[in-house]
Amino acid sequence: MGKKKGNSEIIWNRIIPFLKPYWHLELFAFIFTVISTIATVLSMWLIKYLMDDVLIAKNVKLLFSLCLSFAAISITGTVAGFARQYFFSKVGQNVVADIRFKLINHVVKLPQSFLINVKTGDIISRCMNDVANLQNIISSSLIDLITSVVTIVGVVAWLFIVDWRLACILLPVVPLFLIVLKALGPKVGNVSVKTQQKMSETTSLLQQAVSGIEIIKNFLVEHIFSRKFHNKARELADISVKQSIAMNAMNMMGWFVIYPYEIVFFVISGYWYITQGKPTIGTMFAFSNYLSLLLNPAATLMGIFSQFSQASASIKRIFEYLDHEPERDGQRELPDSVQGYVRYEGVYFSYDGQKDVLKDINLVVEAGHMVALVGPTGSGKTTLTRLLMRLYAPDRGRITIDGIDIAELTLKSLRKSIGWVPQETYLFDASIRENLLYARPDATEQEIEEACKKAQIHNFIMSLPDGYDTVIGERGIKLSGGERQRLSIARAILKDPNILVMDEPTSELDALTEAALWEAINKHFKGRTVLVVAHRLSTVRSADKIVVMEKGCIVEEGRHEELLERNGLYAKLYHKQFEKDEQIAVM
Ligand SMILES: Nc1ncnc2c1ncn2[C@@H]1O[C@H](COP(=O)(O)OP(=O)(O)OP(=O)(O)O)[C@@H](O)[C@H]1O
Repeated sequence: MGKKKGNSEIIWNRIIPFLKPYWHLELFAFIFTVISTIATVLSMWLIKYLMDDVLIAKNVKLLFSLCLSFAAISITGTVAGFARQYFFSKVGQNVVADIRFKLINHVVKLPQSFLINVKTGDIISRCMNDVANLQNIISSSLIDLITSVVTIVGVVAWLFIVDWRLACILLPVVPLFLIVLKALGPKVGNVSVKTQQKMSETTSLLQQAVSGIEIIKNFLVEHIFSRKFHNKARELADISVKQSIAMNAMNMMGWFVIYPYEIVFFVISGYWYITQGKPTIGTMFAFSNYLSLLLNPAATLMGIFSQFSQASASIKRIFEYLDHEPERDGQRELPDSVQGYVRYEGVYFSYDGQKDVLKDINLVVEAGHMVALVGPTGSGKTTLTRLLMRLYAPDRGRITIDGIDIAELTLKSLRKSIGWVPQETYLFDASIRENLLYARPDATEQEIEEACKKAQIHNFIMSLPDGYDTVIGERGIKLSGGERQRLSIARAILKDPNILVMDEPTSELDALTEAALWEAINKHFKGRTVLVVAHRLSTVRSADKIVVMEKGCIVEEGRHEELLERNGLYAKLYHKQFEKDEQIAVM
């Protein structure tokens, strides 16, 4: 087993690459930190002169010069402190923006097989809460850390210069500090990890409750969610209290180390003054002030290390995603002139690595043909189409387009060539126009309208007060299921791909609109490859080939008439539906 890395090591290894681009800002921040520290050390040393050379010697002239020096040093220190703050904040904000951008950018490139196993709320929590934790660490704790280290180093060096004997009394405080840090740091870290987990579970629950609010209301289960929220909020509160206790305990232990030193210092220096007349009273007072100047950064360091424990938990969570391999991309470009000859060769696939959802799929879709996938629910039709878009990769076998294995293709060129109308329409909370433009950002107004006319949705859009500028709510909630489906088809028409994949594209439309829409689809995509999943078999009677699936296997394929003649599963499904349709018509 490798050596377990400490919190600070984890933080620095991960964060330093992000800090590198801003080295010039950090240099400025460091220079101003040094200036402000020197100003503080010098202003305190003036106390020695005030006591020994002004007060005890009753020298008024020197009093005024000392006051002027004090004012000049203080102003320099304050301005330098302000500049230091400015540069550190700039670094912090830039680094956090970079990390957040990288994380969000990476998450969208993660393979579907990874994403289906993580909760949306967890992703949101990592991108927002965990990155915000990091922001605290970089923006404020980093300033404190560097300031504290520079102050400690500066003060200790100065103490050695002015009185090495007194300085030696203070030195053992450093190893004692380290012992406390090492003992308590991991404990605080563990509690911090648990707090972050609870936070993400709560976000996840909230996210689910908001997106499923209609179902929750319909089933009258508000109380169940309310109870779950209550429990989660309690758990979060409990663990947060534990975290706060652990962090305070760590700070307190620091003070336990530090306070005795004040006593030790006064006893020893007082004894030397009485017996040897040295150090001078001014030096003793100045040293006593330096001691408190040392105590503050030392205590701050304690606090910072407990914050580091929390930040390292967040960093681990952020980098758990960043370290996950993105979707594998190929090298070859699928030409724009793709013919659309699609072939599945001995394809096996399973979502969980155990149960095969697709078994030995061998399927040819001739270029320019329309092929319909039909079969009982759960037989693997949607999965078959997902593999073509490389949302998932086959476990065995391969899929080719125009003879090229799609695993070799760049995802961009592959997905550019394929239009997709999914089973569940996803629309963004934006205007209708913006939603359509996702399919082709450079489409003209005329092209947009043309696509919508073909998708039988133009008249409806024009009847809305804001027309194409109507904002349709999250997931298109302000539209009916059929309207959403037609917009989804309009998007596919606008994209104008060489290969079109549709998953029950018209399931929510009335028979008349459905017939008109199919006519438009057939006309627009004539000569292009179309793969359509259909439950309503009447819509795919004219398909060039109908592929019947059952339990992950292709059990029949042929044209409508051939399959009816064969009197197998397709015929059974078709007659069943036909009877149902007739019954509905009679009613
Ligand atoms: N993301 C997923 N993770 C795990 N299993 C899945 C996932 N999606 C689908 N499945 C399972 O894979 C099998 C095939 O599902 P698929 O959606 O391909 O069937 P389908 O024929 O399209 O069904 P339907 O006609 O109901 O849409 C089902 O048993 C389903 O439970």
